[in-house]
Amino acid sequence: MSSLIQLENIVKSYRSTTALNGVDLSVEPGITGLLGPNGAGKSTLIKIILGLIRVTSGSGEVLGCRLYRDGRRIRNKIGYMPEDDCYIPGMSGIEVVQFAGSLSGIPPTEALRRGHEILDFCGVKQERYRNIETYSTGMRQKVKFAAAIVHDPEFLILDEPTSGLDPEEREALLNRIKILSTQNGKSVLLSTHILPDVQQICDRVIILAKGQIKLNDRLEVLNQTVSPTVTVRFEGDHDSFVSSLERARLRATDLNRSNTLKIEGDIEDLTDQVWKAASAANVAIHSLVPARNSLEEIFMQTVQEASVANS
Ligand SMILES: Nc1ncnc2c1ncn2[C@@H]1O[C@H](COP(=O)(O)OP(=O)(O)OP(=O)(O)O)[C@@H](O)[C@H]1O
Repeated sequence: MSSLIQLENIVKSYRSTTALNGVDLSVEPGITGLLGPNGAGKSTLIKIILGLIRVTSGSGEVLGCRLYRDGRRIRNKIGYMPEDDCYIPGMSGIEVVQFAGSLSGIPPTEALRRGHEILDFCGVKQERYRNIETYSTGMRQKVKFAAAIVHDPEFLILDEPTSGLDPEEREALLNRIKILSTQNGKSVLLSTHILPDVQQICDRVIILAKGQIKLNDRLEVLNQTVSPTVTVRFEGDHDSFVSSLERARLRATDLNRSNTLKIEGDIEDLTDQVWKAASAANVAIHSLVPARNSLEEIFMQTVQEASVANS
């Protein structure tokens, strides 16, 4: 499968801050989630892909164009929905979307026609004629989304598109993204720190933390359930407990916390067996929590590592 975006050893420094530190990245067709805690470098990466800022070092191609040098061509091929609001005060919703179309070179009448079509798709009704400053957050997000797709780009970059939306609006927006991908063949880079958004619609996931790619894989691979696993915090003799677990054919791994074990076993009644092993070893269990799936685990770990590094 040919990559839509290919970046090699990208470094981006802002004076004393290194925002991206040796990023090698390929983005394949489909919907890709870009996950990362605050300050991970997601916005910097997006600006580099769009050709809005220069890299300190490294090279790459975006949709067959050279990074930065072909910035204008790249931006014509990409629909970008920024995280922050960006509209001209005094305009109505339809004017905002028409204006976005005109900026991409679509003649005004055609931009107006497409604007109406896209706002229908986005569920904006008569409110489209109202001044955008009177809109709710959800309505502004819809118009921002419409403005990003009005020129029918082949690739969409959506920065925190569901932020501030209520559950119903969030569901509707995620559905629209999915439709654009499955029925209209668009590829999407969805930047977010909301894990369930990625789990709901993405084909692939990239995790960025502290300016480095920690993971780039297909979601179905990451979601494959491994053996049933629980995390157990206990009080009592560690070695007796581990021996007792081994006698019950359960695998125990020490986590980097005192008296906490990750316990795996290919059996359905894992929890019962752990309680029995604890009782046999005269150990008291403080907590027994089913393990998260691997994506959640990896994401939590990267967030924790990043927050430890920043504290
Ligand atoms: N123009 C700038 N000048 C100086 N430092 C910057 C600039 N832009 C970003 N940074 C720093 O670079 C690092 C990465 O920032 P970036 O905005 O790319 O992260 P992010 O993952 O998008 O975070 P968030 O989710 O909070 O927006 C941060 O430490 C940030 O403070």
